[in-house]
Amino acid sequence: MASATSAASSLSLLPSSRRHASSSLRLPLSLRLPRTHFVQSLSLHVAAGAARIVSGRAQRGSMRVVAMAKKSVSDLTSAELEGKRVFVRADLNVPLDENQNITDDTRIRAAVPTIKYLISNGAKVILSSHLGRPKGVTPKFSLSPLVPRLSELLGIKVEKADDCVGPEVEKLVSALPNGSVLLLENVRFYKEEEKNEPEFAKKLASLADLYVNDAFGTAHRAHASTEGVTKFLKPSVAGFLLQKELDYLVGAVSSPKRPFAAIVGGSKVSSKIGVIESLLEKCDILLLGGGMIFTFYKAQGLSVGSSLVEEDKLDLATSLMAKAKEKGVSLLLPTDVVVADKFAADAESKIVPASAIPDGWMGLDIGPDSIKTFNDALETTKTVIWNGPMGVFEFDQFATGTEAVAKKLAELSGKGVTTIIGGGDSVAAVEKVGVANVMSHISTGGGASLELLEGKELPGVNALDEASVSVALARIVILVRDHFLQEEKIYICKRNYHCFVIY
Ligand SMILES: Nc1ncnc2c1ncn2[C@@H]1O[C@H](COP(=O)(O)OP(=O)(O)OP(=O)(O)O)[C@@H](O)[C@H]1O
Ligand SMILES: O=C(O)[C@H](O)COP(=O)(O)O
Repeated sequence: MASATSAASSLSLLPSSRRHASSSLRLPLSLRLPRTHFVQSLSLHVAAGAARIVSGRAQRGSMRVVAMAKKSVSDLTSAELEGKRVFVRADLNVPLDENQNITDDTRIRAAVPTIKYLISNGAKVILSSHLGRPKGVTPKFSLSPLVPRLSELLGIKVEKADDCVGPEVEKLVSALPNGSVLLLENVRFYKEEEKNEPEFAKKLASLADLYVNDAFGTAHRAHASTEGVTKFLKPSVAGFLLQKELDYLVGAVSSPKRPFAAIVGGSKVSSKIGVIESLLEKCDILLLGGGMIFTFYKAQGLSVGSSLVEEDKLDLATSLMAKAKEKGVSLLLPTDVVVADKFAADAESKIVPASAIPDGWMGLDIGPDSIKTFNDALETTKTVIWNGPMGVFEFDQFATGTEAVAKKLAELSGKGVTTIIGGGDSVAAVEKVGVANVMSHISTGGGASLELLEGKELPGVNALDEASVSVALARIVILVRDHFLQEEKIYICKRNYHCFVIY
């Protein structure tokens, strides 16, 4: 926690441009709106051509976020919803077992607040989703198995159509009473969905009066039900889940409470290049784990035994380390690793320094010293984002590092640190440890959250209506205010952590 004194003294360590930004740009008191207002209404969405806001670290010229407030379902009044047919695109792409039982209902639960809000305001909800990647009509990808759980969570009987367009569906829609829900069949049973064919989008849109996109997990796809329909339905607005995902993954990351740490793991550096490069522009501390660390070790001339290495990414690893140095980001690599004699759950294992991986052994987890150093570094933070496991957590004996991170983030969440988890495997690890409910935000999007963190635009978001100028301005004022309040509190912790020789 930064005391006033430590904040003041550490401010002197800041580059002059940042000191200037911190001390001379103060918002008038009249613009200091309550934080609760910020939390409730801030919805920042990456959108081309929108207002540019200098965010995060003011000294970084390139560190600008293009942000725009999108119209939200909460901007619609009862009068605008009562009796209206609302096309809701959700991402109900949940895992099913061989008996068609739902094995994880997170995405269904996440879709509930928007649907409840709409039905409680008298709307008729036409609910659409994909499931899997079917090629044509495929019974095992039907949305029928979702109906009982949806009905249970919503507290009403959800009707189900056998198709998603056509006369039978139109008949069902016209019979809907106010406050009801009709679930359409898997929209990907039509190839036109993924091709975003305008005629198909028009058919979907013809079922409804207005559009709500709550499918964050599919917002990186420009499909007929996520992007095409917006050309035919007005208004087209964001649902609560989509809004929350954007608030955390764009809002909290582009204007974080600092110090801001990013933890990136997973198997390969090649699949996380975009995320690492983007986070290097924003974070104060970057912790790396998982299979990718061995490419970094090798790039520094260390022996890595038979660990996973991407030989063609050695130069990239070197340039990422150089970039971290140039940006003043503390890049921490594990100092010790758990090595195994084979890639198997029952492998023989031992802990060795990262600089002494024996020939024939492969690193499958981070070691206890690294866990301690990572925990100490995380202790200083106010915002943490985590993507990718620290080791092969599918094997119990190599799950310790990943579980330690999950537990540490749970502990920090309890102390008011903003903790954001993205990526299927890290979310699975958090759930395995049983701490998912204490994190600030668990993303329902795999590919979508990665693309957002890489700074890419999401077509499903771009297509939505923009918030009115007054709402957008209020949100921008609050963001700027929040940014400068954070800048005032910045203190440098990262110089205290040199977990591994990077500089
Ligand atoms: N040291 C290691 N060697 C080999 N594989 C590893 C190592 N550490 C982690 N992994 C593997 O990395 C995989 C997860 O990587 P990935 O990049 O896909 O993570 P993610 O982004 O959280 O998940 P998703 O891709 O599902 O969103 C896991 O299967 C894990 O076993
Ligand atoms: O599970 C997901 O990531 C989303 O539902 C998107 O699915 P897709 O990768 O098949 O488009």
